[in-house]
Amino acid sequence: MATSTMTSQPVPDPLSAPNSNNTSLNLPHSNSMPTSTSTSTPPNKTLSVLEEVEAAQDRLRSRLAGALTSPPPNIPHDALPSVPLIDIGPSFDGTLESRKKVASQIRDACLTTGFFQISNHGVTPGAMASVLKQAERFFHDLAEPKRQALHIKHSTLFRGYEPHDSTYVNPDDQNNSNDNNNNNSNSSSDNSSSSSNTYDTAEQQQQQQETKEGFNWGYEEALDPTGGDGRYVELDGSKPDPARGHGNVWPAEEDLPGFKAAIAEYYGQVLQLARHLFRLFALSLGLEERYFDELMTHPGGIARLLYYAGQPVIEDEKTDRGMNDATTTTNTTTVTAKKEEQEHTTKLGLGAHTDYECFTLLLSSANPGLEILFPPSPGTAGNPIWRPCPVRPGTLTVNVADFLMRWTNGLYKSTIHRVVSKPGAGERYSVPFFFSINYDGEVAPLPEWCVGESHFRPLKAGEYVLERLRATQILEDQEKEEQNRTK
Ligand SMILES: O=C(O)CCC(=O)C(=O)O
Ligand SMILES: [Fe+2]
Repeated sequence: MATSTMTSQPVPDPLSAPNSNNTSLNLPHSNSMPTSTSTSTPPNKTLSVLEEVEAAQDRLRSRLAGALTSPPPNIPHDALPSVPLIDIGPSFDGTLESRKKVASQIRDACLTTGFFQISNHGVTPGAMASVLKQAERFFHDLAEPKRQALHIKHSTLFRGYEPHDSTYVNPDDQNNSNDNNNNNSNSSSDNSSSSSNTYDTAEQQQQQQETKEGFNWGYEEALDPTGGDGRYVELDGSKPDPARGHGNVWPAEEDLPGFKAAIAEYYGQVLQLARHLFRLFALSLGLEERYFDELMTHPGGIARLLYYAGQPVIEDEKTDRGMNDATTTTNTTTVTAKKEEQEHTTKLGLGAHTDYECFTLLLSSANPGLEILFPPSPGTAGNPIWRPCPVRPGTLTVNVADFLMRWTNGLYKSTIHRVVSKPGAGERYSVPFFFSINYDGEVAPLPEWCVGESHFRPLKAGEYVLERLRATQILEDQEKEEQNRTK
């Protein structure tokens, strides 16, 4: 789930230690498996979860520094980083060899982009179409008071309806984009999104709110096609208890007939896919295929429906885009003014963040908006760069999240991403599913030959995710206070 930025003193970041960046690991290439590794860096296992959370926020901030929002001039498109497409169909054919081949492609993606898309994944087109339809119904057809009755504030576990005014854009992303656009004001007409607003007044500050609206739910044995093992616990290790604000909340059946059934169908399929993928992840790390199995018998799996409102078209935009391409006949002043207007009208749907759990499986509607912050590469003159995530109908997008990055000692990359809505963008719906191992699973370090000597102390998955979610809430409260002060 999305993070915001905490204001805190930097704390030592275990993931910035030399071997976490994959440089000293002598990593294998496709079709080969990990070799042994050693590190001269003493492991830093002393950080509390809270300190780790702060380190993660600092890391986010420093990774945003200097990010480009459009490619440097004269860079061919194929020199820019992109999201690989992996056909995982062969991983279902019953042979270990086929699964290993797919696993090795997953490994390559996790070591580099941290993002990949999968085709032939087995989630049915009907279930995907239907869950996206439910998103549309929830945000458009369910009466506002009925949505408000499901407000996330009534839940101790972040379940229910999240209106657009309940979360805020990461301010580092804003500032960063601003600097960057100045640096690149003459660059190519590929007008990658920009969130280049700075807000000096309370009124402008209002615009920092993310445009997204959400509806969140989590794992229930009734949603698990295996029926679970009867030992599911919540993030804090307790048993689900509606009296304590635990558990899922749903619209009444008569208000949205079929809503819960469609969600359950999609959730069940995607949960089973996540278990399958996690076995492939085990293989990708050179571990025995069933290595993680006992940690996913009652897994944490928060999911949500997201809605990003469309943005109005700016008049004459089409004409100006044409002019932009035909540079010889361009009235530069008009085009620049229009470009700025577009940039200022681009809304951040969801600010720059990394996800918290092991990995995320994302389904989205056809309208683009997701952007990925690719790490520096030769094609980007050594700067990180925001690039749109391709829209490939029928695929699901997978990204490594922070818990898995931590577990793999920084080997697998949890990549920053955000959602933007440009002028003329239609509505976007998406359904992220955040896959975590059992929240009460004690996570011992992975073998040293696999990821090096761990920089992290063992902890429970729920403990980590809960602290990350709470940090977002703390920040939101702080920002609300700040807004009230400036009003
Ligand atoms: O809506 C999207 O495309 C991305 C959502 C996302 O990144 C998140 O919910 O963490
Ligand atoms: Fe995300």
